[in-house]
Amino acid sequence: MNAVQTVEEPTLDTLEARARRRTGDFGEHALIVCDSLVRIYQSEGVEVQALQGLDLLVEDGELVAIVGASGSGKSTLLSVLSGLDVPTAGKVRVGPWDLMAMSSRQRVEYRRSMVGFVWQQTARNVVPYLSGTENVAFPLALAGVGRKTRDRRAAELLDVLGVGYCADRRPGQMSGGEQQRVAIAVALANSPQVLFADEPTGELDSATSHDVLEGLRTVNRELGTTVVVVTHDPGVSEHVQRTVAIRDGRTSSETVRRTHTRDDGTEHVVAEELAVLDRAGRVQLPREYRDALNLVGRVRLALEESHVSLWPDRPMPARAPGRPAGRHSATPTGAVPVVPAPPADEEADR
Ligand SMILES: Nc1ncnc2c1ncn2[C@@H]1O[C@H](COP(=O)(O)OP(=O)(O)OP(=O)(O)O)[C@@H](O)[C@H]1O
Repeated sequence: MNAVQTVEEPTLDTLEARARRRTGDFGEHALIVCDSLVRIYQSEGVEVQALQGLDLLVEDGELVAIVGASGSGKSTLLSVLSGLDVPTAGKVRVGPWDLMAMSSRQRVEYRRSMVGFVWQQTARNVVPYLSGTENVAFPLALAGVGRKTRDRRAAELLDVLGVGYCADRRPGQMSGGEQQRVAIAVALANSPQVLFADEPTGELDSATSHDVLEGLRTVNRELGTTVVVVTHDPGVSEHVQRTVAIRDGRTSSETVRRTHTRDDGTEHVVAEELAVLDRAGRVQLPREYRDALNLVGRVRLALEESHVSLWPDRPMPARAPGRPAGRHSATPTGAVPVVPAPPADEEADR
């Protein structure tokens, strides 16, 4: 005898609960997605972990700066995003392009149509024996664009970057800053959706750097190009909406600039640095915090009403101020609290 199976229709409540549970892919709406990126270099038998599970999302139309100490992994990240290097593990997508799964032909197409580059060394960006106009027109000619259109687009781009007067000059007749602004125009010739700039102000003084960073801001604002700029330049955060700091191959903090309107209607910009919680729940503590409290190895965590506290793992006197509080005190593994909660009156004093 066949067993009769009854298939129940899901109720509206079940369907709603199921829809709420569906979370989607990490960064599915972002233009650039780096998901747990790892890049390990092997050099003379020694392993260097340049990227150690880096997460980064960039939205379409954003202007983002990547900063970090020398050796933190900035250039490695940019090499991966620009399609020059392939990560060891993780996921990386730019627009519709899955950078882990591209053939070499697709890689060439990606670099030609989706992204533009500006490098630190001006000689890598512009051809010394071509004029400003000819430099910008060159990638257009390679793409088969007609003469008239090439010249018009070159003139427009040089104007947008404030270097229209360099149209007939060769790079040797331009300043370093002018060369870099022409380089931005060259990188934008084929209308890429994303512009990557690696230390574009590295060889410039601060006044000229300002002009180049303003050039990036202008193309972001006026042409809608998404811009990711890697830099050591401490002044960069004035020019961008978001500054992402990388430490030891991971994103560690972000500085976000927001415009606030005062009661009298005037506007002011507030920049706030926030730590980044990665997808595994990890936060990097700044070195100065670790040094100040001699935080090494194990630490105690406590979940408070509105925040999480962190203490060194040292025996604490019974009435020491600032010890882990509250009923939620726990080790990072969620084990039983080591230190009992202080009395309520002591808690109120803190
Ligand atoms: N081709 C390579 N072979 C071996 N190790 C490498 C290679 N490229 C980079 N590294 C190492 O990877 C780490 C990250 O380097 P990366 O160049 O990405 O850092 P960075 O933040 O761009 O530094 P800088 O600001 O000095 O350019 C460093 O320890 C570096 O020595």
